[in-house]
Amino acid sequence: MAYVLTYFPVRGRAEAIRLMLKDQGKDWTEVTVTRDMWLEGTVKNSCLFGQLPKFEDGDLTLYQSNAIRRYLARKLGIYGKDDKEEAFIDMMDDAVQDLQNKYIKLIYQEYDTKKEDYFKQLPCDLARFEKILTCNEGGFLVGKQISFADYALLLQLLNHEVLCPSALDNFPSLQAYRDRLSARPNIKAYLESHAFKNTPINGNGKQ
Ligand SMILES: N[C@@H](CCC(=O)N[C@@H](CS(=O)(=O)O)C(=O)NCC(=O)O)C(=O)O
Repeated sequence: MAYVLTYFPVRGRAEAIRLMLKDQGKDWTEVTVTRDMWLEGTVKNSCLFGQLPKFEDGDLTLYQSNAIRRYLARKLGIYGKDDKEEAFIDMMDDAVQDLQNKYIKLIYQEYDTKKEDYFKQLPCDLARFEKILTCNEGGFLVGKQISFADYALLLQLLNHEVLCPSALDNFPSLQAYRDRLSARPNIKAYLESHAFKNTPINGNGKQ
């Protein structure tokens, strides 16, 4: 196993990959691309879609963070126990990506103009995950085992609590979910690590 993750020195779209690997006890080599390296153009031009993250597993090279996460989920056995759970996990992950994309738009395009509007809408979005987690006694988004979608949701919860510290105040199931996943030994160690604590959430310094 020679995993290599190439990305910028931020959480961004790569953090759900890092968290999954850490929780699953897998190591990887992190190749960090600085802003100057990126603007020089050689690395960007070498990327299939001109963007990062890039993930390598031996002679396999993947781009697209969601494809990378699904590839690893299949390899690590965290993609549900059958076709039905797999489909539900895909559905949940797509919903988490919807939330992440709204967050990214706010951070990079609307931080100074639409933050209040975002805060008004956020409880509506979080309430949907609150209901899902309240109804699923397994303790995860789907079934009784963690899946790649759970790492993505946990990160969204953590990132949104930085943006809006009271974000989860009215959502006990989300708070319990956040605490339960964050207490998993490998995740706990990672969240307390220098690497996690000192990596900016986003590339523009806003959070
Ligand atoms: N759909 C892609 C989007 C990747 C993407 O937008 N990457 C950004 C960085 S980030 O949004 O993930 O932080 C990038 O490479 N930006 C540099 C560029 O587009 O030149 C994915 O999920 O991997």
